[in-house]
Amino acid sequence: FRCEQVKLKKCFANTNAIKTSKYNPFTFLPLNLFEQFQRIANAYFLFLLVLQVIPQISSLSWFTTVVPLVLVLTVTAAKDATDDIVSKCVLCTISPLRSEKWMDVQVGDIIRLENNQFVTADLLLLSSSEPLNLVYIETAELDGLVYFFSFHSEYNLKPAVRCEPPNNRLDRFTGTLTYAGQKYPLDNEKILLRGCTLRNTEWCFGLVLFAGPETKLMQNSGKTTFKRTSIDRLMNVLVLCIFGFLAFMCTILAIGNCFWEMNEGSQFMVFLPRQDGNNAAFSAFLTFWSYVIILNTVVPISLYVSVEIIRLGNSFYIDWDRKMYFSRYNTPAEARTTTLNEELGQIKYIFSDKTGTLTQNVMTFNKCSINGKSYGDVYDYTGQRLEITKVNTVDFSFNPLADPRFMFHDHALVEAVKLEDPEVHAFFRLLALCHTVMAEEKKEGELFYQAQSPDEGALVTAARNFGFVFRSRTPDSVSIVEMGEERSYELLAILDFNNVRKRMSIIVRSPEGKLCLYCKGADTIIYERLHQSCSKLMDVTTEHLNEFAGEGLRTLALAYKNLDEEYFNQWKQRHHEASTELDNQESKLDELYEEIEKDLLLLGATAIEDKLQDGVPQTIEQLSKANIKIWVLTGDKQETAENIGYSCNLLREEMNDVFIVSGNSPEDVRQELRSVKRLYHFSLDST
Ligand SMILES: Nc1ncnc2c1ncn2[C@@H]1O[C@H](COP(=O)(O)OP(=O)(O)OP(=O)(O)O)[C@@H](O)[C@H]1O
Ligand SMILES: [Mg+2]
Repeated sequence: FRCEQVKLKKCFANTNAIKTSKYNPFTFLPLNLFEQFQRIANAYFLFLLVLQVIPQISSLSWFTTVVPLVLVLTVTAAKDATDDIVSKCVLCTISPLRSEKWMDVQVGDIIRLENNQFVTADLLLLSSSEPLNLVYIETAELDGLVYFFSFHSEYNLKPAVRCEPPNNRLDRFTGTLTYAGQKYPLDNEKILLRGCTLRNTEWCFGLVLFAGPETKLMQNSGKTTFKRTSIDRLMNVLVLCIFGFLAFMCTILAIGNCFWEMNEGSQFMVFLPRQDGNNAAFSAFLTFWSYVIILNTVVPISLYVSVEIIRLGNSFYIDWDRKMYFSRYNTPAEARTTTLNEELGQIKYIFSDKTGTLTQNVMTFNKCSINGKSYGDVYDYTGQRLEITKVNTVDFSFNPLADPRFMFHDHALVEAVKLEDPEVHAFFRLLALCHTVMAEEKKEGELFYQAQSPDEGALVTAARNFGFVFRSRTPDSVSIVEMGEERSYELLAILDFNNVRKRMSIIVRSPEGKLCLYCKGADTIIYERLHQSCSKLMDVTTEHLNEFAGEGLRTLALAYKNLDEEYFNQWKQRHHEASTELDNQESKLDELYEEIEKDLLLLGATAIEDKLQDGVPQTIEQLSKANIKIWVLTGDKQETAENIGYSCNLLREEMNDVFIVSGNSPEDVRQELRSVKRLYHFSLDST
């Protein structure tokens, strides 16, 4: 790899420095003091201190106030300082083999990253130590999930890059790279975002595209606002009331003093003469301030400190809580802030993801429907469904490449594969070809799959065991072993998955030279794009799909289509033009995809099980007893989602007023909510 400084026009930002901490050593004292004196009590004691230095008023010596005030300020400052020490510094190498602090990295620099290093800017991947320039990254910081992504990149020469302006969309990137007059499309797959960590990859080189506050991660983090808890607010109100009370008492006492001066003051002078005579009003004024000092103990300065200390202790209890310790990943609960603990008890709403949060994210291929026949349930000779646990698992020993951990119980499917049923073969061929899984073969015959989505991993593994083994891929071919025979398919296009399209397709040329498009995706989406000739098969498959979804399984429909060479070449040309375009790239690609993904022929459907995590139903039950409202987000088919809702106690039998809002525009949704409201006479939150 040649390290050359890239001449890139700097349209956006400059250095990678990001301020994640509030203070630095010089600003700490003034800033922190300023913040602390915004608290009423602290400001009050400062004011008191000023009063105490005036000898006419003061009856107490000044240090009676200074000591507690300084104590309070230091304790709080110490706590703030420890909360603030977070930012770390990572070193990386810049061409030509220079070491720099990551905060000095600039747009256009080429960076070398090493395994387990944190990616500190948005990079265009140039090359890596792995075959095909693959990189594995962990994206836990970005989306809270731990999984591996794979990237490939084929550029390793002086490029010029044009790309979209900085934005906060983590799942999208458009740009072009020009080299030697050739334009290459750049997409999300070739970008490493700040916030991920390099894994299983010795090294990689990347070109900095966005740095510092322009990185997608930083564009996503909103302004940090100072959060106040309701106890804070209550304390402020209480302290204000106490002030009112104090002022009231001092006023009464000052008025009393005024009367006393007028009536008795002159006689008192005999006994303790005063130089400036007796001025009742002025004396009352001074008395007022004296009492402000004398009665200072009414204002509980220690209240704030006590609450802070209680919170600190409380956060230790959270960290130490054994019931919140997850031994499998060795993760205890962690209180990231010490100021908001008590709000935990005030939670009203929980927003949760389904896959991987409620469920284990361990997908198993359970059932399928191929050409109108359902596989997966096992029946005895009288037609009774048998308990899966009582049936022998299928023996895959005919296939030396099978994954030994894969289990399946229905022998009929293996029989169908062995009898060379063409639909069954096409079904598994599709599963082996249409995906974005990467294969690793460390030893001959020992395959490991790295899948971005665990569903795909499960499907490819299923195909592998039934004799359609996905073996390896390059940017323009996919090699599979079909029933023992090695075949390489030329990969012509990947029409990638996103959550709007809800489907993915690939276009391949078989070793015999036939062009074919394979598509898998959500059943509703696939059904809209099927050829009329499969309407009968559609009805049967729909029944199977509903059955699968009724058991809470995640379903996908599979379809294919043979393509005409001439049409495809012309389509491919338009596809290339669209993908190197900067504006409207996405909508143009979508149109092209839409055009080619129609008149498909249905093959069947798959059903994948993702079990609930331990204790989920119990937890949800307890939460709903506490009157906490729970929202769960999922992209599953409606029936599957409802079913899982029932199995995790989110929906319960006694809830007979469950209703579905299926509108796609704000107006539709509002309309539907209104009609439901009329029907059930309940009140909707204004949200
Ligand atoms: N790899 C894939 N290939 C084709 N279609 C897919 C793929 N993954 C999901 N789908 C389809 O797209 C739909 C939306 O999936 P998406 O992954 O966006 O949902 P999600 O929000 O991740 O939901 P969940 O958290 O339940 O997985 C799914 O219901 C499924 O039918
Ligand atoms: Mg998903």
